[in-house]
Amino acid sequence: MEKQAPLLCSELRVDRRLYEVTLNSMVLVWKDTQTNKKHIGRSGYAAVKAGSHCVPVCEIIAVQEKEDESPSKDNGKWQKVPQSPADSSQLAFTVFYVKRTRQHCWQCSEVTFHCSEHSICLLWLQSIREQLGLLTNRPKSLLVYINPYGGKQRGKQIYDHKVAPIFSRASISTDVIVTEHANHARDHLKTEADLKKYDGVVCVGGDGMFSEIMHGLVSRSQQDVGADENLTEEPLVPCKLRIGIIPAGSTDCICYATVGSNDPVTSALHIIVGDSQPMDVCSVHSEDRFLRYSVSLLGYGFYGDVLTDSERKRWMGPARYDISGVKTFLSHRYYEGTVSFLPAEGNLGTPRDKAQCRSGCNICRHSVSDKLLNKDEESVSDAERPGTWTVIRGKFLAINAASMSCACPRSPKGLSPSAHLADGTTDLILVRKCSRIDFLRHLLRHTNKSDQFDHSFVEVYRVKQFRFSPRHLECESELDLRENRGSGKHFLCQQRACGCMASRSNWNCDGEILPHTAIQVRVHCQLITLFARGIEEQPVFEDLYAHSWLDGPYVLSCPIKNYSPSSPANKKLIYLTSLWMRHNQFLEETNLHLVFG
Ligand SMILES: CCCCCCCCCCCCC/C=C/[C@@H](O)[C@H](CO)NC(=O)CCCCCCCCCCCCCCC
Ligand SMILES: Nc1ncnc2c1ncn2[C@@H]1O[C@H](COP(=O)(O)OP(=O)(O)OP(=O)(O)O)[C@@H](O)[C@H]1O
Ligand SMILES: [Ca+2]
Repeated sequence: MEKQAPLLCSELRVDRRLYEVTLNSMVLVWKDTQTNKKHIGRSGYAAVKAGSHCVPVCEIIAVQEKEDESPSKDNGKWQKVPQSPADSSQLAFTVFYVKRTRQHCWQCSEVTFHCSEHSICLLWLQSIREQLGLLTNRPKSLLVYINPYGGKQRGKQIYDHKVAPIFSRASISTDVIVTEHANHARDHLKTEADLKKYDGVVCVGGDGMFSEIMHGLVSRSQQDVGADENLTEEPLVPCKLRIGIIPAGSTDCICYATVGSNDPVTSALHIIVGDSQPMDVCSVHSEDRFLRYSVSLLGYGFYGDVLTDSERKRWMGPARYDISGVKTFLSHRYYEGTVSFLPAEGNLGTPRDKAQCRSGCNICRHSVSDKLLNKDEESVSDAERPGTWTVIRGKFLAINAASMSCACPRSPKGLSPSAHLADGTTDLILVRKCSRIDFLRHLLRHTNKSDQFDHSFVEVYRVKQFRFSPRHLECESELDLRENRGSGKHFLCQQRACGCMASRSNWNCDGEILPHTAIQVRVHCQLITLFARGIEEQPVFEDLYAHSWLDGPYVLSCPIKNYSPSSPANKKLIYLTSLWMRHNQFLEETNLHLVFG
């Protein structure tokens, strides 16, 4: 395989040291000319000594001319060198790039290169800009909605101070709308916004604000093709515009589960580099009328009650969920009803396997190809669809459907740690009536490493569709039948006249209360796309990652029989494999070989 030919190579100064700086179509590398020597470590893997830096071109945010600064002869300190009027030319340029910090957070870092001649400086600026111009997935124009009242009411401040400056550095133009009331953003997107002008829509707020944007865009996309959202069997049309989330809410679960953090700068950088993460969307219907879409949690019982109670405490901000959580836990209510579901078939894993959805996830990649192969599958009616419905009747503390992990700061691994972002399924978790102490054990496991599904009273299924019918409605219809048979008297279950103790909860649909309890839910595989890339594997061997783009070939081999995910060599292999899955043509072009077995 051919080595990447450098487009440009010069000796340039960074601070006081001389570096060999190289640019090719993939990376910008600067190596300290005095210390850098490649060596082979004891493990046999190539490594690079300190003093070498490598930034993939796709992670360069911008490049800018800079007035040269040199050490003053008088005091040795660095200061601006006054330019003569005849020579106002610049001798330095600054590259702004993504730097990974702790816990999946990204920062915008910068490095200034000093050149000996103005022409060299211009050549570098022009070459880097040319390479950036080839990255067609980057947005140039964005429509931004800010909820000034989400979370701790800091949305506007976060956008103005942390996000707007880096968007402007990356030359992204924005139209910003600060919302004036709930559903302002949804209705604007649905009916008014001139979407042709934009490459994406950004929401600054929490999950509720994201939900508004998603509803606006999905409904608009269906209107554009004349699709009727009320028809449960109607295949939905995917949205063309990507959505970016700048987290400024109370839970921020969608951002956390797709990026790995709830840091606004990290999210802004994922938008700038033009990342794409497809996502499943559930449609929720009741009696053949469309109610809402959901991407994270659909929860009846415990999470429905927490939300209902917390809505009355909005003034408390994010703490409302903890107060209502404790209150709901103590009330220990259970609900009767019937859950029916269509289990997912094929190689989609199970909710209890340990294969978590990560950047470049194989299961999600295959789901998209399956979707393309079975283009007509979504238009097949329930009756014709292969697979049989499973019916479970019982008393439940909670019925939860997690279309993604629902990881958030409260529960870093989420409600269903192995749920996938874009596999066309949702994980249906049934928590049957149990003692308070058992339920507490189950809840606690959401915050530690223990398996929250490993309880006799918890069942979990990976499904494509499900339905729920609460007992109180079943009683009503039974009574209706009896009434129609001649008693002439209409009993309502809530009045306990039928002798059943059924009570009703509400559905929590991504943080919104649904008006109906009997619902039908269907997952639409990869209906929307976010400016995100999924949670990245931790880059344990960044030096190798950095070096492998330019030098090589490298052969990594892993005896599959000794495979253990925790061994350092295998962590490296897993990381590189995930990179390969994401950028496979990159690695083909460079000289990195992965050998298994
Ligand atoms: C003992 C500690 C147990 C902690 C258990 C924590 C489990 C947390 C699981 C969080 C799952 C979030 C799923 C995301 C849902 C979002 O679409 C939605 C909109 O933002 N958020 C909520 O509905 C907001 C839902 C917020 C739910 C908070 C629940 C807090 C439960 C506290 C129970 C305490 C029992 C203490 C007994 C003494
Ligand atoms: N200007 C506004 N005034 C009042 N409500 C608004 C406004 N703009 C948006 N909203 C509504 O505020 C609700 C909550 O917003 P958001 O999701 O941003 O914060 P949150 O509820 O604190 O966070 P989370 O959803 O992550 O728990 C949303 O459902 C949204 O419809
Ligand atoms: Ca899913």
